[in-house]
Amino acid sequence: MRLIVENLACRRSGRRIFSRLSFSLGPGEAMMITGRNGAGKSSLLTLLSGRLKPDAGTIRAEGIGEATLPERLHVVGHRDGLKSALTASENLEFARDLLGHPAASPKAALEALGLPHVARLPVGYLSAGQRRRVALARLLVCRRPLWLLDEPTAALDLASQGVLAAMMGRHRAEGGLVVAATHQALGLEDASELRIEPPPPEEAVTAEEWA
Ligand SMILES: Nc1ncnc2c1ncn2[C@@H]1O[C@H](COP(=O)(O)OP(=O)(O)OP(=O)(O)O)[C@@H](O)[C@H]1O
Repeated sequence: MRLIVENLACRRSGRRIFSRLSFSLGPGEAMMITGRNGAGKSSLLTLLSGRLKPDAGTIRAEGIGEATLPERLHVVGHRDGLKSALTASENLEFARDLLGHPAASPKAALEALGLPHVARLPVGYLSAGQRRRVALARLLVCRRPLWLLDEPTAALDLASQGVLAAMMGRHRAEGGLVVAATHQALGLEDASELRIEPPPPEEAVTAEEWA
């Protein structure tokens, strides 16, 4: 698939966060979104995921047939979205059945993330890094071409960062796309960088815009 973004603008609570962002990403390509705290990295991922409407501009995908863009992407965000009372395995089975590929194996996904020993533990008992790895394992059972990752290395030790880098490399080798908001290097070879800069000053926000 190809992701095409043109002249995108984002406004939150009446304040312009960024404007005029354009980029295109094709099979096997990766892009890092960088910028200071509050620049709008997570907001851009939320726009791409379809959970926030752009203030201006367009987001579209080519090569996805009848599917919609949200059906072809998977987000790993700050909130891991895991169900604490379910085991790691059950969380992955749930994700696979709801969003993923019937042939995907939760067991293999947990092994890929180095977590076979926690498969039967409720996720509520796991450490922050272990939970993050279960959230990343969901990428493997959902098998969607576009990965949207928000600070994916948060809470990961060095070994797990290496596992994630290898996982992203395999995904790209199979034609997948990766867009990652990050403050640190992720081991994404030949990735492009989109740095979000503060917008130029604008006139005071009007009451209508706040409404
Ligand atoms: N749900 C929301 N409603 C209103 N404003 C929001 C919301 N979420 C974020 N914002 C605002 O949008 C701006 C951009 O936030 P965002 O989280 O996208 O930045 P970021 O670049 O990801 O920051 P960080 O590096 O700290 O994670 C901030 O000023 C923030 O206060």
